Parts: sequence; structure tokens; C-alpha cells
Amino acid sequence: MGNRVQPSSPPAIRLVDIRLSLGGRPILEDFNLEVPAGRVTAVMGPSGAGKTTVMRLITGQLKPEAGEVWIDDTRIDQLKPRALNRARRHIGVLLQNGALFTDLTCFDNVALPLREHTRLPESLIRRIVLLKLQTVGLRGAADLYPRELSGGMNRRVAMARAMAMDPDLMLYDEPFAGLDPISLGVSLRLIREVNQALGTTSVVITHDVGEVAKLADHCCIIADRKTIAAGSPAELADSQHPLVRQFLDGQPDGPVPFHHPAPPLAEQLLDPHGSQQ
Ligand SMILES: Nc1ncnc2c1ncn2[C@@H]1O[C@H](COP(=O)(O)OP(=O)(O)OP(=O)(O)O)[C@@H](O)[C@H]1O
Repeated sequence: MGNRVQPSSPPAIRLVDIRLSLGGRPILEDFNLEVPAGRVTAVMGPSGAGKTTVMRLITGQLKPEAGEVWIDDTRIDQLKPRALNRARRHIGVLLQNGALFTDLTCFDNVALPLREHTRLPESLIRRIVLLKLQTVGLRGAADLYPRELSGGMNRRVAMARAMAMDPDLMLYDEPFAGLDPISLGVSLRLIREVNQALGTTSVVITHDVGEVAKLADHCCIIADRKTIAAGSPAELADSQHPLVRQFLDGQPDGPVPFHHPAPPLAEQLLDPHGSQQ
């Protein structure tokens, strides 16, 4: 994978001094993140650390209370709805549960964004869709419905759909969750191939520490409302930061508590009038 980040790689995405609360709780504070252009960046961190929240800031679905969100030269958090919609056309998003439309064939699922956002003639759309399905190895499944394909294949069709508009930026939220080892290997390879073939900037949220070294040029770990570490997979593996070690070594106990904050268990169990919580 000799495609390591060069210090000169300009950032494609910059989140600067972000503050954001959700449901009255601070999620990100003094949060900074840089994603180098044209590379695969893995965003990791404990459950609930705010990884998906960061993704939603990048797509402009969430606006920070303070700070700036930049994609190239565009300040995303200040765009008006129409301009934001235009900007989003250059972003392909693949959610973990990014379900396909079950009443549409694979072909029509991939064609959907092209039909919605462009005025391309059907003959051209057909060629684009077949090429995208070819990229994910499922051109032969164009006329099948999602229910006729495995979960891993559905994920690949969703990837073809996310790539339909030739995005400059691909965001993947936990693309490996629930995949068998073969589908996982295929997905990893696809993400890299798409990145290299199209020069796309890719951001992959993952819990799968083991796979990151095979996938990513650059990694960030989010914990404690901040980016606590960033660098190549090898640099992170050498880190002595306790949170980084806890996360990379998969230790349940450490600076990040396993338990969500709660009153003492005994107190709660013995209280006959206590609430369910
Ligand atoms: N709409 C919301 N209202 C209130 N709290 C929210 C909302 N969305 C997310 N949160 C909280 O924000 C925190 C960060 O959530 P987020 O989904 O970004 O975490 P994550 O790192 O992606 O977690 P996981 O790895 O488990 O998917 C969590 O504590 C979550 O409960």
C-alpha cells in the first residue's frame, strides 16, 4: 500500500475549532480534523465518541455551534440550503444501513441519483450505471431486486449508487459492520480501488482496528470530544497515548469507561420505588 500521506497533501476537509452539543450534551469541543485530499482516511474511536456526528458536519446536515467546516475552498457550515444541496452532489455517502429501494432493481437504484440530479439522456445514464455496477462486480445483477442479493452484495450496489455522480468525496459509515470475511475483503479492496482509480478523497468510519492498516493512508482517533491522535496507521500503532492504546488494544477498561453514566447498581436494584432507568 505505498500510498502514504505526504506532508504536502493538502487537506480536502478541515474542521476547525468545532463545538457541538446534542440533546444538551457536549459532543465535540475544540474539535479539529484534517482529511488529506485524494487519500483514504480512517476515522476511529469508541462507540458514541461522535464519529457519525463528524460525518454529518461534513455533509452539512448538522451545523456547529462554533467553528468552521471546510471542504476545499467551500465553507460548508455557512451555505444556504440550495448551495448546500449543490455541494452535496459532489459527496457520495454510504451509510451502514444505507438501504436500497426494495421496489427498484439494482440498475434503477444506481440510476436514481443521475435521474434526480442530472438531465442526462437515458442512453448515457445506462452506460454510467453499467460501468458503476461493473466497478463493484455486479453488472450481471443489474436487473435483480435487492431482496435477491446477499447483504454484502446489497452494500456493493449501495456503493455503486454512492459513486453514481462521480463524487470528489466518498464518506463511508462503518462499511464493514456485519460483513463476512470475504465480503469484508471485497469491500476493503473496492474502497481502495475506487480511491486510487478516481482520485477520490475517502473517509471511512470504522471500529475495525485490524482492517485499518490494510485500508487507510491516514487515521484519526476521536475520543473525549476531540481528535486525540492522527497519523499513518504505523504512527498510531506506536502511540503511547493511554486513550489511543486502550482503543487500539481493545481494552474494555481504561480512560474510556465501558459503562454509560448511571447510579450505583446496588442502589438502583434495591430501590423498590425506583424508575426503570
Ligand atoms: N440527535 C441526537 N440527539 C441527542 N444526542 C445525540 C443525537 N445524535 C447523536 N447523539 C449522541 O451523540 C453522541 C455521538 O453520537 P455518534 O453517533 O456521532 O457516535 P459514534 O462515534 O458514531 O458512535 P457509534 O460508533 O456507536 O456509531 C452519542 O453519545 C449519541 O448518543
